[in-house]
Amino acid sequence: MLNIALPKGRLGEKVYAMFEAAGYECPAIRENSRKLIFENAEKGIRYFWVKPSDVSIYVERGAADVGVAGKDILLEYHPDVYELLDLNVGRCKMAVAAPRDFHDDGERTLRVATKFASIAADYYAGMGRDVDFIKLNGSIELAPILGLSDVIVDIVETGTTLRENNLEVVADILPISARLIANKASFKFKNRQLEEMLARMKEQVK
Ligand SMILES: Nc1ncnc2c1ncn2[C@@H]1O[C@H](COP(=O)(O)OP(=O)(O)OP(=O)(O)O)[C@@H](O)[C@H]1O
Ligand SMILES: O=P(O)(O)OC[C@H]1O[C@H](OP(=O)(O)OP(=O)(O)O)[C@H](O)[C@@H]1O
Repeated sequence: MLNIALPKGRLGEKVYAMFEAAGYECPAIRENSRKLIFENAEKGIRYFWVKPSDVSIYVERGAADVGVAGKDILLEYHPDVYELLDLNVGRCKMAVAAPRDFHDDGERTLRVATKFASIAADYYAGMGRDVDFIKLNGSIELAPILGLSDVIVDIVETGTTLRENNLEVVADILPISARLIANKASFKFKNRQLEEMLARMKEQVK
């Protein structure tokens, strides 16, 4: 049995559609329900829905053999997993954004609000700048509007959230997309199944 951790939310449906097209279907998953686990015994697969930022924890600890996580999560938490494939969905970028009228004198301590404290720290590390990181869990765009921070480090996809809150990108940090990841022991002991899954998933990447 292969255990697959799928990210709930905006990535979930796209990612499941790729597994389905690759021959790993489990029709019950498309029924509207609150169930979290779905099995196709004939295909030898079991899916479960996990909070996106938890997928890599399930995979690292072997509760899932494979899963799908955004590159943002992999860079932020550095889970000890194999990154097998860029699925080229969930594309967005990590960027620094600020109010349209923000002027940085380059000298004061810069207050940076973010959900991604480690990515933000890596980005500012080489700049010889005093930075005060403020870790938030959502609605990051509020921080500079309310004077909690000067800038934010956050995900930008369409740019709508920034635009509608009078913010703009001041620097791009990294492109982001969803990655197929695998548990290291599973990759060794279920190698044949995982290599086959990898080959079939590669065919689904557009
Ligand atoms: N507009 C976007 N906002 C956030 N993430 C996006 C966006 N577009 C693509 N992604 C990707 O989708 C992944 C999952 O994002 P989603 O917003 O569904 O989860 P989340 O609510 O941030 O996660 P969690 O609840 O675990 O903190 C992100 O890690 C990122 O790689
Ligand atoms: O460029 P856009 O297409 O507007 O997308 C970017 C927005 O989407 C995400 O927030 P999310 O909806 O996950 O809510 P959150 O505030 O809880 O993080 C992200 O943190 C941005 O706020």
